[in-house]
Amino acid sequence: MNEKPAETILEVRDIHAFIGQFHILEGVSVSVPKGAITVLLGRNGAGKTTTLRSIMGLNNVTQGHIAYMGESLVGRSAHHIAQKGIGYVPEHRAIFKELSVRENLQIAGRKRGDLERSEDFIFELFPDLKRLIHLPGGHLSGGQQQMLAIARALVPDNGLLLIDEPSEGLAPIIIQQLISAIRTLAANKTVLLVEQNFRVASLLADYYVIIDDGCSVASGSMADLTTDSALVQRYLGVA
Ligand SMILES: Nc1ncnc2c1ncn2[C@@H]1O[C@H](COP(=O)(O)OP(=O)(O)OP(=O)(O)O)[C@@H](O)[C@H]1O
Repeated sequence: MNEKPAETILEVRDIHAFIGQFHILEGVSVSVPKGAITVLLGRNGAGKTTTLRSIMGLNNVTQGHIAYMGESLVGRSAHHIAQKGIGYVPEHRAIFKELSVRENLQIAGRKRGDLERSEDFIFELFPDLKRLIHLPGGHLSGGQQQMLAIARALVPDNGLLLIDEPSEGLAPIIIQQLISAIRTLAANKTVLLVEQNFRVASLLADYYVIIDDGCSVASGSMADLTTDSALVQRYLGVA
């Protein structure tokens, strides 16, 4: 029996991007299948964060093509791209430390009533946030702040979440909770993430793309990558 291939929700084709005078991305292609988790892998400084920022319109793309549900995003503002239903969780979480958990969630809404529509799902996913709803964001632990950062991207009705390094700096038990929350939310959303920790990536992702020195060099199913130790060793330097 032939299985129908998943629809591609985001197509990044051969993009180039500069930061100042530096040519950082020199040909990155990423196909993101709808309803799955895709991870960008690669060494420090390879260009993973720059790829997410370029998709989000936060970096200028000078060449190549990005399409979300068939619509071109190149040259569009970050605001326009967010309106299309793409949520971005940046590496350093960027939560408002003086605002309460509820206020952090409220200002993430795009339309009136967004939080009311999404809060049951969010609090089921992250019960801690419900308990801490009145606490300032700055009083949360690192893991709770990461949960709040992801929760904010779930307030509007986003179809695609871009999540940069969700496990960075967190204790193993918290990482376990995050993995399970991201897998649960991926039942309704498509996820593209950057993850340095190969073990976490292999537990989370369905598909991978390796970026090396500003170029995408390999891609496929995560299950295949975990058995290809030569490829893993060559580009990621882990056994
Ligand atoms: N503001 C900047 N000015 C100059 N170079 C930058 C700037 N931001 C990033 N770079 C360079 O761009 C390259 C790609 O960085 P990027 O953050 O995309 O890498 P990464 O793969 O996400 O790695 P990491 O895990 O270390 O964040 C690196 O060489 C980095 O030094």
